[in-house]
Amino acid sequence: METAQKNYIFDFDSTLTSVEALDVLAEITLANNPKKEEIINEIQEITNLGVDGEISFTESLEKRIKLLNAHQSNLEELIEKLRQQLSSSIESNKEFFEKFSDDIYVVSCGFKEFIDPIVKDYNIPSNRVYANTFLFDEDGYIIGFDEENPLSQHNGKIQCLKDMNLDGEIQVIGDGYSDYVTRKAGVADKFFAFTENVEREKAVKKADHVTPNLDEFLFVNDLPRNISYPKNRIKILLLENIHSDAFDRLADDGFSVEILSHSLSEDDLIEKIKDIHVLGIRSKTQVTPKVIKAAKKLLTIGAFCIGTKQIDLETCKEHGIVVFNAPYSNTRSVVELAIGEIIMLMRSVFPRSTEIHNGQWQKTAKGSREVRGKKLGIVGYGNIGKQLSVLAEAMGMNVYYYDIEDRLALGNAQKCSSLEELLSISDVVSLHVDDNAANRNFFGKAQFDQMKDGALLINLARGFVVDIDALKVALESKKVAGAAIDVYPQEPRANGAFETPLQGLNNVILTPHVGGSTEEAQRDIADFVPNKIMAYVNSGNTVDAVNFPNIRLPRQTNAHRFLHIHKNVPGIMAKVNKVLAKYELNVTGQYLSTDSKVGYVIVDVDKEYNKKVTSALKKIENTIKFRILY
Ligand SMILES: NC(=O)c1ccc[n+]([C@@H]2O[C@H](COP(=O)([O-])OP(=O)(O)OC[C@H]3O[C@@H](n4cnc5c(N)ncnc54)[C@H](O)[C@@H]3O)[C@@H](O)[C@H]2O)c1
Ligand SMILES: O=C(O)[C@H](O)COP(=O)(O)O
Repeated sequence: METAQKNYIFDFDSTLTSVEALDVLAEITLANNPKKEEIINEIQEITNLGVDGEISFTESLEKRIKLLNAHQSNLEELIEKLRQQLSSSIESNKEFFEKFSDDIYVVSCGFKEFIDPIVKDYNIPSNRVYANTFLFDEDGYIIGFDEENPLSQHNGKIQCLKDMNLDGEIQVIGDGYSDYVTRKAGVADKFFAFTENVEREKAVKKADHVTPNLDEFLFVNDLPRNISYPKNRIKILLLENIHSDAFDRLADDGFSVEILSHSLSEDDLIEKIKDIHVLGIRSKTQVTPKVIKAAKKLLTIGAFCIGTKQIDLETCKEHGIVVFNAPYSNTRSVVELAIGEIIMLMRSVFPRSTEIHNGQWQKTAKGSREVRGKKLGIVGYGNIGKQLSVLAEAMGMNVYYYDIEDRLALGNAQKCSSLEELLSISDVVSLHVDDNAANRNFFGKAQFDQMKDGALLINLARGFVVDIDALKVALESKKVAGAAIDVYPQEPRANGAFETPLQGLNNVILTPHVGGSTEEAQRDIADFVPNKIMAYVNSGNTVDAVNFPNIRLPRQTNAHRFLHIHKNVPGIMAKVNKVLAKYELNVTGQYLSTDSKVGYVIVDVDKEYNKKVTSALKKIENTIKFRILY
């Protein structure tokens, strides 16, 4: 008959701790040895061979102890160091070790001398620690180990578990093949390959379940745990060549991250997004209502750029999907490109360069002008427009700007009361309006006609803002003497062939939407946006969300946090509170923020609560999304 009793057998090295204890001991004993690195590498190699079962474990142990040349007095320092290097998901789940102390054992091929004091802090007494013991010489040097102990032998864990003769199911959690063999030999019922610190292919291949941390193990066994849903189950998809720092940051926090260099079509995204919890994109990927409808698990979208109009923000909001962007990370990059292009266009540098590429020497001052004293007209005096204003003025340009909103003039910049006014006086017009749909074809024939003869145009904003055919006509007629275009009405999803009517025109700089593509900007974005994503997924914070009520929440310990997103209809909060009262929850904090469409309420409750409350909260009419944290 099946019994409910379960025994949890933990490996020590690289499982309870993030390191191999004998490697740490080597760091201590070899601190002043000139051959330290060499010996440590040798020890690590021998450890791996032993753990993977490539050499007999006894042999691996003997060799390592000899190389270590350790003394009893080194053990105290070792224990202190190991205490600092416990696996983080072990440290964060002390509650499990407290509540299930009677069912937890440590079976390790390490040594009781350092394992006992460490695991004692986790409620595991010495009599439930099965491990080797050192042999010391009379001067206190470690010279060997108790060879009678089965754990000093090849596949010793099998014999050890047999000798333990435990009742009930036996689950082994460890990183090595030497843990798996207990399952193979039939003395353990399940083997969980623990990969938080090291992923050993042989163990992973054979595992009943791969557990990237203890949270996952506790989740599949429905045991008490620090977080309700293991992070490794949260899938993040990063598209469009987002900087690899973003991948590292999110993966280091425990999420499962996939990164693709290109954008996806609507159909491909619909297929892919079904299992995705977090989507990261740049300016190309269109997140349409159809995509959002298919995104049943999607919690948040990170736009790793400034623009967010490629995302249907309202539909996201209606589905409880929070959107973040990086509003300033690439501002400076765009401005520097604009400055460079203003100078290049004024000096006709590109035609001169092309001539030489074509084998022609055409030295001339004709059509080559300084920027000093020229009038720069900035259309859209937002973050980029203002920054450009400051730098252009520093180069001696006279700056004019036009914005549909009231904007404070920086330096000596002068406000124009209409676009016509700005166009009629500017030697260079630089467009920095936002990606609002109302700005579609904002700049066409009428605007080119209003420009000064021979003026220059720069568009680093959005492709749909300028009527490209009208620009072509203006350039061909020399009404406009040159242009720098970085953005196009239609841009390809991936690098490759590209065509625009502007190709081949004189004094026209064409760049492939690289205004924000500097290493500095991309690195900064890869820091900024993941922080926002993690703050939302891990704690519920929506500070700086572009489509959602903003809430900054205090960090919560020893409590559960409910996140309830609902339609903002009369009486809904009363219903939420009625449910909380019905299940007699001890509410330790409640935070609410709303806009005209949605309400976002966060409720912190005591660790102990009636689990039925969660389904009752989900069932409240007009609930959009419900999530539990911790
Ligand atoms: N080429 C690139 O790689 C790149 C990089 C970053 C940003 N951008 C684009 O640059 C543009 C500006 O970015 P930002 O961060 O300065 O945005 P922002 O929102 O800070 O500023 C935009 C300004 O334009 C004004 N505006 C909007 N419509 C206008 C109109 N019709 N006439 C006059 N003013 C108008 C707004 O009031 C606002 O002040 C955006 O379109 C953004 O998508 C492009
Ligand atoms: O919106 C932006 O920040 C720019 O258009 C840059 O977009 P990108 O990240 O796709 O280059």
